[in-house]
Amino acid sequence: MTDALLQVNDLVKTFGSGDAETRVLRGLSLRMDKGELSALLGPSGSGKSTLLTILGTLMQPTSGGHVMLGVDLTTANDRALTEFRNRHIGFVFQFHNLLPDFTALENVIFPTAVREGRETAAARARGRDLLGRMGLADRVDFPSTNLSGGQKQRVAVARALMNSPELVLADEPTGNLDRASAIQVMELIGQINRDEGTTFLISTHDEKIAATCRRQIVVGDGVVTG
Ligand SMILES: Nc1ncnc2c1ncn2[C@@H]1O[C@H](COP(=O)(O)OP(=O)(O)OP(=O)(O)O)[C@@H](O)[C@H]1O
Repeated sequence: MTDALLQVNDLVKTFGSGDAETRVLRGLSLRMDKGELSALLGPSGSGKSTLLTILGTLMQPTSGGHVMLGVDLTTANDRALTEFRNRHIGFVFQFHNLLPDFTALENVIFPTAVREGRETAAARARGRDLLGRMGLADRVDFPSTNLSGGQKQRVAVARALMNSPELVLADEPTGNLDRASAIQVMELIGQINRDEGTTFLISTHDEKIAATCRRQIVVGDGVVTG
């Protein structure tokens, strides 16, 4: 039997109150095992981003909760959550959020350098290695503004992997890319998943992109429907 990476139990998330209340997650439960490569599908507004934000410990649910790597993240305090997030979770968003005046390598190592208070040779080596694995060995010292959309998104994936997180949460990482770049990003994610055993949960509207993942998790009416 494979090990559980995370277990989500009866997650409820409500925004607003009274007439303006929106009940987005309505008792969602989900288990993910270590090493999964999963797509998260569902209609617009079904709560995919909300779920990713809660799993990333960036927002608390209204009720229910989740346990990751044996840690109950519902009851943890802010400081413990920040530490947990930094160590175990990586994020990729639809818009890469790269710093335009920084090179590809500087963008990849910047969050780690800020956290550690310095830029170490080990961090630079890890950053270079990851950019190489993203097919960007010849773009390491390019300012990020000079990179194509697909290249920028591959830098963002490398940045998310910098601390060797067990889980990477990606919110429509290919939503802004042409088909060829989207497929390339997914192939590289697949390679990292195989080589490092990193677990990925990737939201997408694109069935073809979802089909490149081993598992498809479908959200509808605030619960997992498939
Ligand atoms: N901070 C918030 N305050 C109020 N409502 C919110 C908030 N965040 C999300 N919502 C609402 O929750 C619902 C789910 O939003 P969410 O972004 O999670 O959906 P999604 O499945 O990711 O959608 P899409 O595929 O369009 O990105 C939407 O109706 C949205 O308007």
